[in-house]
Amino acid sequence: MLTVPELETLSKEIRDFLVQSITSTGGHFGANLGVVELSVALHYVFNSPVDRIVWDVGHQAYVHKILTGRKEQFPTLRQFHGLAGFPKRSESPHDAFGVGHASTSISAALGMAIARDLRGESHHVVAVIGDGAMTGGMAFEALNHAGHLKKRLLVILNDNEMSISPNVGAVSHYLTRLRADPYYGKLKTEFESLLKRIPAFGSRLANTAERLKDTLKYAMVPGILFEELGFSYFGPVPGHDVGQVIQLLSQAKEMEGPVLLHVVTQKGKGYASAEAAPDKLHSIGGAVVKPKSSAPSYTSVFGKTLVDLAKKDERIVAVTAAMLNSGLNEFVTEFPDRCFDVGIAEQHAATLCAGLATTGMRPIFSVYSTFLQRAYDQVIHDICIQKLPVVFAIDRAGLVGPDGETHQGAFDAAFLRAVPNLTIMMPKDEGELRHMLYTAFTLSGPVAVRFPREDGVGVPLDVPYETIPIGKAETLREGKDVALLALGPMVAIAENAALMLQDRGISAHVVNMRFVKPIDEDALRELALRNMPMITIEEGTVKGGLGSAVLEYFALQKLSCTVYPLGLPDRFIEHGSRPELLHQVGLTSEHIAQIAISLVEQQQGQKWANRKTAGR
Ligand SMILES: Cc1ncc(C[n+]2csc(CCOP(=O)(O)OP(=O)(O)O)c2C)c(N)n1
Ligand SMILES: CC(=O)[C@@H](O)[C@H](O)COP(=O)(O)O
Ligand SMILES: [Mg+2]
Repeated sequence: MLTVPELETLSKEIRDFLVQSITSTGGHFGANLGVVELSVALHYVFNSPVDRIVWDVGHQAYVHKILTGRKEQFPTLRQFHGLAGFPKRSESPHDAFGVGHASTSISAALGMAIARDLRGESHHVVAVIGDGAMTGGMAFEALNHAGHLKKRLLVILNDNEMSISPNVGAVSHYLTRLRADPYYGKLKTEFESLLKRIPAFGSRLANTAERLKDTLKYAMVPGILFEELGFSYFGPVPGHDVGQVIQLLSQAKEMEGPVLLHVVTQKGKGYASAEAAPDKLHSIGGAVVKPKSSAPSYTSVFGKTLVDLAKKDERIVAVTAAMLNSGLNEFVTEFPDRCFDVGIAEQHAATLCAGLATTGMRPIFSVYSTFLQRAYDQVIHDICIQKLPVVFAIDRAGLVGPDGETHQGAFDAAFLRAVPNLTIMMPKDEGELRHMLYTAFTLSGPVAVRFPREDGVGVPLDVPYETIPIGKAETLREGKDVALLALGPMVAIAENAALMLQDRGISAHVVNMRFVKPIDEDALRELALRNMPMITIEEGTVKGGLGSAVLEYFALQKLSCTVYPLGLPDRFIEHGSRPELLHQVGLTSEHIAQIAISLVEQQQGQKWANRKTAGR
């Protein structure tokens, strides 16, 4: 067993390794520097994988990975076929639960604790959740249930006062008060026994004494919120003092029932610029950064456009679930009273927008595609049934790259397309994104504008807004042999494929589909009548997306034509760079050209066969 000074040395070595390694590969920086001592202490006190350690979000699990035999793989972190950026059950038995999205840890850990007790086993289950993730509704649903069941379960609240941006909300303020509290767990026990000694005589006096006890308890017992939910609260403990953390973890380990240990840490600990600006160094690019494009990112064009539109229309308000970084930093500075960071609470964010929209306001929910998955019922039940004019600005639609399967924006087009009353569009470039956002605010119902985690293509942005006709595609290139029906960033790839096909003597027709819903039925009918084989090209799951929409239309219209639906296959796409992943799934100009050639050859073969049969 290492001594505490030896564990301190180990922590220093790990921190140095993290800095050197993450600045080279890129990855989640501040959160990992903040949990070095906590992770060392956890692995010292608990016996993983027999004891289960469940990380929330999992972006802070690098130290856990290092301590469980994966240090050598760190040069491959978040790269194609390399070490995943989040805990993953298939990667190690020490990764008790796969994760990437916030606020799941207490539910998962409670499930494990229930199973342990049903099976008569005795191991420990520990959930480690950040103060940001603790703002999510799921975390409270799980606390509520755990407090009711009284299962032996340890929840560690890793409180660094930060989500990606500074943490928000009433619970966050409550934690601030707790952090300032001088009381520790043992004092609380002493205090409770003191309360028990307050005598109560006669019914009136007894009532008064009870009320007095309650008042004193609320004023003095630390962590009363968690205590009232059925947890024994310990803390706050200074989270970079490995000796103290070990001591409290060891104490908590011996307790029956649910325990919440409040650990105070600093995001970015030990790296000056990460300590000073933890939001900027939440996640960093590596030393091998891709060459800087001269075009702005879609996210930044979204942010600037929104500020511009909001200057002209004071009904516009912006809502984010803890993702100000997704284009809203400028907006919140310009319009602090019209921007609402609700914490990691996508469901609440969506219904909040619905409420705002009922009053004539024009709310926009800025959300990553993957996190919108959390709010599907709210999209349907609260927004679309009531046809409320909420704009969804869906960032990270399509493959995101290094965050991998938990974060790919693979599904939103498909799951949103199933919902009535919703318009869904995606621009071919950052200029069209401006026009689509402008158009979205002119509509009287719900509308989603999707855009990728990419730089734009470099089109001029200083042009007047245009209204995009709803449900109308844009023909970019006339052709007669094969039609390429593309969406979003796939449009440029399709145009490039058309050039390759031209070199092979094939004339490709290229359409910027613009809309997943409503799709341009007139354009489709015309193409079908021209008897051209078609390829639909989208960076989302083929099942349910644009390709499905096109095929459904032809099937229902009884129009017979050849359609090859190209998009993401029916499996989860792991981490890697966007170009590597696009290549892996066949979303490249070369592959599109190959498919087009074989479709054209098939069609010509068919025509030739038909002619022969007719001539016989
Ligand atoms: C459902 C969901 N929404 C948003 C995010 C994006 N996100 C990742 S980490 C993070 C902040 C988490 O804060 P906290 O739990 O306190 O961890 P810290 O980084 O401070 O250690 C957010 C908002 C997410 N992963 N999941
Ligand atoms: C863990 C998490 O959900 C976020 O930190 C996410 O990794 C950010 O992704 P971007 O780098 O695409 O903003
Ligand atoms: Mg935090």
